[in-house]
Amino acid sequence: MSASPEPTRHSEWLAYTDLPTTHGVFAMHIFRTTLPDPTQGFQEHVALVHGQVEGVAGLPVRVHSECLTGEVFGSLKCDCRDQLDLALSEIVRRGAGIVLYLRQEGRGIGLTNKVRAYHLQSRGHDTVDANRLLGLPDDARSYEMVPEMLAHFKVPSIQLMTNNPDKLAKLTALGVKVDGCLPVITQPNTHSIGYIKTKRQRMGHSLPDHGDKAPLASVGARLSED
Ligand SMILES: Nc1nc2c(ncn2[C@@H]2O[C@H](COP(=O)(O)OP(=O)(O)OP(=O)(O)O)[C@@H](O)[C@H]2O)c(=O)[nH]1
Ligand SMILES: [Zn+2]
Repeated sequence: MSASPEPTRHSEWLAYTDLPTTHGVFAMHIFRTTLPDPTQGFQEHVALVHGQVEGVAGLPVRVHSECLTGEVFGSLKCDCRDQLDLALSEIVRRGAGIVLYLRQEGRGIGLTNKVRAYHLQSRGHDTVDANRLLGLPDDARSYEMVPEMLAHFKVPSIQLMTNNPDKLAKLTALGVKVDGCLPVITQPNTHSIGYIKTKRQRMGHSLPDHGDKAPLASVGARLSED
């Protein structure tokens, strides 16, 4: 009788180092995809691990998608950087957890298409319609690398740090055991309020309704009014 074939691996572990950050010390692990993405080639996904995670059930885990504009350039158009900071600091506060930083720029459509979509948004289209006008899906992400990355760290189940029910559904369908969700709510600013409203109204994210006005306490709102 022939042995059953090995399951396809979507990513392979390649390297790690300790990484001191403003939030605390993380171990940074690199996983590279085994097959090239049609538009983005081979991708180097990152796991930022804090504390003892092996065998921990209900571990806080953030599955985060890359956002160059927000996380590197400080763009005020989205909440990605604030969500990343919040996840990292909350994991340190709790003593253990993982951020899986996936190179899924622009909800998986890549940087060039995201910039095209932003250009359309500057002409009045929201984030969903801009993608559709470009002939692209609302959300092109897939998460097949996530169960492999969690298995690498021997994490049996997680508390998923997200407001996005679609992300939860996709991960559960891939066999990730999710014990519950931890919301990752940040303050909108005058530039991000429309995007966040669209996430709530058209993409089903569990987010508070601020109407059309950003809360005055928002850092971004203060910046834009200076
Ligand atoms: N196509 C496109 N992508 C965007 C836009 N704004 C942010 N992004 C990308 O959206 C991704 C983050 O997705 P979000 O919908 O903000 O959040 P999420 O990860 O689905 O949900 P949470 O887990 O609750 O944060 C990142 O890859 C960003 O680069 C936009 O206007 N258009
Ligand atoms: Zn962003």
